[in-house]
Amino acid sequence: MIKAILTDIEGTITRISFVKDILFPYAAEHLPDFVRKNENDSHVQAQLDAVRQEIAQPAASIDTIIDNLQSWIKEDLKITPLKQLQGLIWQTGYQQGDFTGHIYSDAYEYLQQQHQAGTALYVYSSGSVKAQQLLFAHSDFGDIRPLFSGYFDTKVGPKKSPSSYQNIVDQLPFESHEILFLSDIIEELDAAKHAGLHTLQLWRDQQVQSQNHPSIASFEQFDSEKI
Ligand SMILES: CSCCC(=O)C(=O)COP(=O)(O)O
Ligand SMILES: [Mg+2]
Repeated sequence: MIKAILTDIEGTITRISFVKDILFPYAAEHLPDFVRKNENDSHVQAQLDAVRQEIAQPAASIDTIIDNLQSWIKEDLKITPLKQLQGLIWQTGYQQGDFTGHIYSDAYEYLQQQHQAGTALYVYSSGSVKAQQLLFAHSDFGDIRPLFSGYFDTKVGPKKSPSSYQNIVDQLPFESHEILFLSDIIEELDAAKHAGLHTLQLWRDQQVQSQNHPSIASFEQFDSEKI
């Protein structure tokens, strides 16, 4: 019996184009100024040092760091210090009302129903926990954070590695076979299944439909019997 749901964000409950066409360009535009203005802030400093470590250049200048971060944004690389910095930059955009967090209406209804039915809801996204909470706090449906019991990002490991899902299960009061993982990406579903979780693919937009996991095009098609 499913007692908890662990959901991806982009492509699953949020439109891919909101992330690619709004969030990523906003971060790319504001990143140089943000990094230069905040390089002495301890949290930002820790991310800049993590970039230096990632590129194996312990003395890399701010300009070199910015160049690397910008090319990681272009390539959509899920590198933890980039994702942490993006979350900090998006905060201003949400607070100024430049955009609201997109949530598919069928996803909102599904999450609400599951929450009301007593299923514990958790999030696992490559976006930082801060970015996840900002999107939910400023969502198209208002502040939906009360629906969720916990948040995980790439600090537990990459989303295509089974060990990341094991790390999450170790932190939850549920067994892996009691958890349903939702994602649009087949490799993420494979990794979660390998760790013993149930899986369900959302194949909206341009995603490839899985042959090895149950799949639905919208939560309106959700059928617990088919999990
Ligand atoms: C949490 S909002 C920003 C989404 C993001 O930065 C990202 O990389 C999306 O990754 P996901 O694991 O949600 O597909
Ligand atoms: Mg996704």
